[in-house]
Amino acid sequence: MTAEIPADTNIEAHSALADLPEERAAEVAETIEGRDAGKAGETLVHIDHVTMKFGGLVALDDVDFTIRRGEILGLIGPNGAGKTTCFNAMTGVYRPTSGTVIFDGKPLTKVKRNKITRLGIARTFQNIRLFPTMTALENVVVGADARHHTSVPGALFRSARHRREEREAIDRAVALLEFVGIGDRAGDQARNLPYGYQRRLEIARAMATEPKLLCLDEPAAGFNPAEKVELMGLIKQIRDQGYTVLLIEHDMRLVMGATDRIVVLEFGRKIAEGTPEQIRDNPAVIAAYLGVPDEEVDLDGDA
Ligand SMILES: Nc1ncnc2c1ncn2[C@@H]1O[C@H](COP(=O)(O)OP(=O)(O)OP(=O)(O)O)[C@@H](O)[C@H]1O
Repeated sequence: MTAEIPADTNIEAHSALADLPEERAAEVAETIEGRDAGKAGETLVHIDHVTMKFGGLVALDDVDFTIRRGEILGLIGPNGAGKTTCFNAMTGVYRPTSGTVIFDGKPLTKVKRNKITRLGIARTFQNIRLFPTMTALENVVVGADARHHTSVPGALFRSARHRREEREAIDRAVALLEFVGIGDRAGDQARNLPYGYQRRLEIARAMATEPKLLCLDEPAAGFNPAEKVELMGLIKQIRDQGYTVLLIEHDMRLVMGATDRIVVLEFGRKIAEGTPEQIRDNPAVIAAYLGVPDEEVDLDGDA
């Protein structure tokens, strides 16, 4: 299926902003602007020599790399290489056996899972996890709620602060739905949306938490080639709005075309790190993928 994507696909940053009237597009862009806009290049995450063991199995072996603010970092590797484990260590699901994840200057090791969102890390899942009977808008507002500061009594008595936060959350949610291109379906129940819209809704919901780091776990799974290219264009546009993106994606051509840098894992070890061009020509990476029965793994793009 993915072989239909041309090897030299140049994925342009694209979002639905271009389809909105100019004035509204400017409003939407301002409303959704990431908290790290203007800080591009600084270190946001340091995976500091992280080892993760499950019994005798070493899923991550002294893995060390950084994610810089304002970049799209691709995390790739053959099946079982440790990508999801790395992702989970970074989102508080797993605590490393040794080593530390430093996020925004602070170690994550002692942070409880439910505090991760407040710190500024959001994620989407391989299997879509939406609230199916809530509307698209409600799903995104729930995401924004994760950052609210109103106390329970404040919410009960609908304090001025609570009302303002609610208003802002709705405005932001509407803007996010427009940004990802599903503004016209805001009132539909999530379960009634087409699959591709549900994937975009998941991204909008994650963005509603105002994350510094947006972790996308195979966001294009189940898409046809044209939809994949379009989604990668949206991810580039998300970066351009001031977000940092960590992307796990199996489709090599998409990863090559959509990311700024790539980290390659194999058997739990980091075997390469660099720009897509450097990774494409890296002998260790080519060797890691040799014999993998997957048409997507076409580093030269001439299969
Ligand atoms: N909770 C767990 N308990 C035991 N072993 C695990 C656990 N999670 C992952 N593993 C093992 O750790 C290794 C790395 O798995 P991981 O899911 O991180 O790889 P991956 O690169 O994400 O693979 P895939 O591309 O297939 O999703 C595998 O051998 C896997 O079986």
